[in-house]
Amino acid sequence: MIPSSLLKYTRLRLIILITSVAILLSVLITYIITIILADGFSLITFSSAIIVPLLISPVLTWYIVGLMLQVQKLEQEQRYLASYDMLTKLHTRRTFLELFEEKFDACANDYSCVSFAYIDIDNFKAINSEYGHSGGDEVLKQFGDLLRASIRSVDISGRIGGEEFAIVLPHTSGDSILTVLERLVDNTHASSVQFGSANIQYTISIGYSTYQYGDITNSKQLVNRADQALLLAKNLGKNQVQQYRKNTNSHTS
Ligand SMILES: Nc1nc2c(ncn2[C@@H]2O[C@H](COP(=O)(O)OP(=O)(O)OP(=O)(O)O)[C@@H](O)[C@H]2O)c(=O)[nH]1
Repeated sequence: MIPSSLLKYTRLRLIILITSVAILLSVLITYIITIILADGFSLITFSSAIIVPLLISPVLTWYIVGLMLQVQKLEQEQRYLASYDMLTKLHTRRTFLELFEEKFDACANDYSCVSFAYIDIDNFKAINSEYGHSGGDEVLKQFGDLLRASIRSVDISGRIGGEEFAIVLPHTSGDSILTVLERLVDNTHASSVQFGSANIQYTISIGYSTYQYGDITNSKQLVNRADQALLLAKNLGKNQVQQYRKNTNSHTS
């Protein structure tokens, strides 16, 4: 197999390189054979040692490199499919959580803060019932676009489950995180999704928690706190942001 780093070269370069090597080897092997057989190294033998690889090698190299490029493309597509949700183009749950772990560790190591927010589309079952599954899918897709447009390049976003999303905002806490999340809630409320002749209006609820150095010992605690805050936002009437607070009963109704 040709190493994948070699595929960086153009096909033409590879063909020239491999054909030259094939000709050299062919001449060398033919020469050794003629010595062993005590046969003369005639002009015809020498010519055929050059012509045969010259005819075969370019075609074979072209074909093999083509196959390898196809395999490489398929591998890239598979990696993309495993990392990104096809509907929303956001990270899948698994990739998102892996990236979150990395960010959390980095922030813990440099004594900075990181916020984790759970986002859930409100009354999504009712949206599906009224507009059908494809109407619901259109809402998910357009919310994915809105979410991506609302965060910075250093933030991470993902689709965690059906109508559940999450974002990680490094070095963000206090008023700044609240401003970002409240703006997202307001923009979602103000937006609508065009689906056929219908204009679908929907809202979201957000629960978040911020890690400050020494506050908690692992990333799962931060996720659990955001989850509790989301439950609180749902129980307090949806279409709002709630921050995790100690001793806050998430079952308030
Ligand atoms: N269209 C569509 N629906 C989905 C998808 N994944 C999950 N769902 C639906 O999303 C709905 C989620 O409903 P619930 O978890 O009960 O939540 P809800 O109706 O949003 O209620 P609240 O969370 O309390 O506001 C279920 O009916 C699922 O079938 C998807 O990919 N596309």
